[in-house]
Amino acid sequence: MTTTAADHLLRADGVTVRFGGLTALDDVGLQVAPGSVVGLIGPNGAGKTTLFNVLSGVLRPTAGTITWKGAPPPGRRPHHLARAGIARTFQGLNLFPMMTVLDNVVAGADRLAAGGAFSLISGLGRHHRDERELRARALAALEGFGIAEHAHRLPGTLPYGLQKQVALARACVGEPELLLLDEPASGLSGTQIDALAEQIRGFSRDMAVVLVEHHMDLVMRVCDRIVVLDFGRVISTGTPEEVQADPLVTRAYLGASDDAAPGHTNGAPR
Ligand SMILES: Nc1ncnc2c1ncn2[C@@H]1O[C@H](COP(=O)(O)OP(=O)(O)OP(=O)(O)O)[C@@H](O)[C@H]1O
Repeated sequence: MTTTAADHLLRADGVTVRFGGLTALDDVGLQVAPGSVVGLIGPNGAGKTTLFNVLSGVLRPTAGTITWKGAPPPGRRPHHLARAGIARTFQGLNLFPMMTVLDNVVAGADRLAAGGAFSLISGLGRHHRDERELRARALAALEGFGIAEHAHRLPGTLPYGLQKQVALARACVGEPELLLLDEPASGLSGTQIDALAEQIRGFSRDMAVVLVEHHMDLVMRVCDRIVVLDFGRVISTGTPEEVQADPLVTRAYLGASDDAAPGHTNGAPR
């Protein structure tokens, strides 16, 4: 089957990023189809975070293009991307510590608010109907994640696993078409990772997901396609089975520690 630009929500073509004399990404291409889960893996220093930062608009590539639904992204600031339907989570959670769980999630609903969610939270430019609707949506999102009972607590008073759920609820409440997840399994227990795998597969009913993750078992369970980076280049792309069978991938991980390799729970493909 031939594919067209319209088949992909997000495309990266020829993306190169240089930091001084270091080439962190070299001519990288990637496509994300609607409703698919795409994993970005590779040994330490391979360029995963750099690519994630380019895709999420944090970093402008030295060369190459990103297209969103066949056109240039509508802006590079996070709120431009959020309004276009691209949401992300952060390795460090990035929750607002002095705002309640509910207000944190309302902040994620920005693209649904006429005046912006911050105007609602701050009371500046407040629209009562918007406020009611957004709070109801945020509460529904918290219910969907099973954490509504914590709506009025500060995030820092919750266990880490629940804080991660708040961050996910904040990313999902704006009903994005693409969710970028930065190491969502880090710091979680095995049981929590099992639950996360179910959630990610559930997300893909409504949105595409791009996942940077060291936890190989999770990547292999949830991804439709995997892009493997090594020294800034794409060395393999395919289904989890294809990537695990690719000798280039095995070789790339040979220099990595055992538990960083994809056949291992926390590392490289088998
Ligand atoms: N801001 C920066 N300035 C200079 N070099 C950088 C910068 N960010 C990343 N690098 C370098 O670019 C390369 C790719 O780094 P990146 O963090 O993207 O890799 P990674 O695959 O995410 O690694 P890890 O799995 O260890 O997080 C590395 O050599 C890193 O040292």
